[in-house]
Amino acid sequence: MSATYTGITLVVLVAARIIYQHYFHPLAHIPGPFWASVTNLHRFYYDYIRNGTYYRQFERYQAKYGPVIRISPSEILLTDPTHYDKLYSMTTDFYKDPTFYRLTGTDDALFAIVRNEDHSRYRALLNPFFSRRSVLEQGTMVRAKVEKLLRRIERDSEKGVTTEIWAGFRAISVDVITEYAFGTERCWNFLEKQDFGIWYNHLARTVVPMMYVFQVAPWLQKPMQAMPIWLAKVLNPIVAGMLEMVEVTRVDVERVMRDIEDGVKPERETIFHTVLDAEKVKAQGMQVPTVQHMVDEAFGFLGAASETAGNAMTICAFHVLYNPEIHKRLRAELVQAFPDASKVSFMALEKLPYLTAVVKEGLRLSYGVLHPLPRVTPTTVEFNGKVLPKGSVVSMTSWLMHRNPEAFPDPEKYDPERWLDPAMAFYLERFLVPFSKGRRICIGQPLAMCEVYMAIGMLFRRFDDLKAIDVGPEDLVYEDYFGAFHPKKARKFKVMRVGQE
Ligand code: HEM
Repeated sequence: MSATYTGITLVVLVAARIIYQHYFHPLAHIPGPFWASVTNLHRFYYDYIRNGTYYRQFERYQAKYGPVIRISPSEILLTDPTHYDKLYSMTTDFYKDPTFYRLTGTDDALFAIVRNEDHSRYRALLNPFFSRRSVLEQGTMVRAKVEKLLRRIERDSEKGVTTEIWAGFRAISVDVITEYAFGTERCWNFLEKQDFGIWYNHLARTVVPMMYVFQVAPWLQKPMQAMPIWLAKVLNPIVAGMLEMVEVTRVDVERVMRDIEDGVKPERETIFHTVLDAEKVKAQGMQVPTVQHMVDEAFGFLGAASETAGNAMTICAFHVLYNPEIHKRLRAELVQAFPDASKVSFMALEKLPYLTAVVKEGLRLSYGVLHPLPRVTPTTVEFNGKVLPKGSVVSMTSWLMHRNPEAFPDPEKYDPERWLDPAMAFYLERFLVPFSKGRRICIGQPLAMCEVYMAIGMLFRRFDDLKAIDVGPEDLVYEDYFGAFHPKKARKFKVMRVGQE
């Protein structure tokens, strides 16, 4: 009898919840799919069960529901590009949605700080470390990493084997960020590994989807992250993988902190030396960070830097090789600009109009972070005639910005031509948001741009006989786990010099 009552009570409670969410919730007036309005399980279905494909529903939703869409019980997706500068500007009062960013498990990291005031203080400390000027000083380091990949392609092609260039590009981004941020002696040197250290990519794509599990079952997050590694290994290899990743990083951070305590002067200051400089930190009115904070930070930087830059290089290089006319034109520009291939430099590459168009179009189709970036509204706001109460969560996505048909007709087409007319390029820039914009714009943008220009410029200046082997555009679609990953079963982007076939 009591089981029956419990059952009935549960059904009534669930029904009441559904009715409330759909008809009486403060966002009930915003159109969107029925199930999205009543439960997070709707997005979980696409995000987790259907392998990170929620973003692929957005164009359909936009056509059906208009520019303001309720994509989960508490989140509104905006599709009108004119709103981008309201959410993501330097002066905006919109702030990162804590419910979402805490799912990353790196609460103290720059990436996840919620309050704009706290973020501005901390970011001011880090900005000089990642400034364009600092990046230019590290141009030789980036060149050396790219050079390693080019030599590897040469060696592989001489042996008649293909090079997994998609993994090589990721190795560039991991080696660059670990050396840039943690110091020369702590570079992970993935470019020297036969498999380009691809375990990191595998681990990341196994671990990050856990965010979506935590989104529907937040009570799981703390116990899972606090679990000892031995127990995690027994219970769940995915969680064990995540914890191992944190431990690897902790060992690195502790080593640097010991060096600082022992007064060991590094060849070059690391991000930890910057953030642990007690005087500077206190001048910003902040506390000197703890080991855990530094681990979060390192973890955040690695995560933010690796797949994003790897994807950008992959998409650019693939499309150049896939389009012989583009390849020919790019190569001609590079040969003319650098008669001596060893003289390629970032500053000179940036000035080349066709390469710049190739890079911009690559950034457009690599999307950066295509997951909607959620922000909380600081006051009551109105978008396209829909009023949202203070404290609502709104988001926009590069997926829709970069495919806006008014700006980019035939948006799937890789077409550097779009960017060649300066006036047109100026107009298109406002839709191009791979790094987001405003106060939370990617701090690594100058470093990432240096990597992409150097990798693409050096690759196509060096080789005129490179070919993509057994891969097509259908293999380079994305699964969105807040980082974008190519499907596990897709063919991988490999190259070989055809002169050597
Ligand atoms: C092509 C490569 C890259 C792309 C497309 C990219 C994209 C982005 C985007 C869209 C954001 C905003 C995320 C949000 O609002 O939630 C972001 C933030 C961030 N990125 Fe990148 N990123 C790239 C490379 C890098 C690199 C190389 C680093 C390392 C230095 C980095 C570190 C960060 C950090 C720390 C943040 C948080 C900034 C803040 O909140 O102040 N990213 N990135």
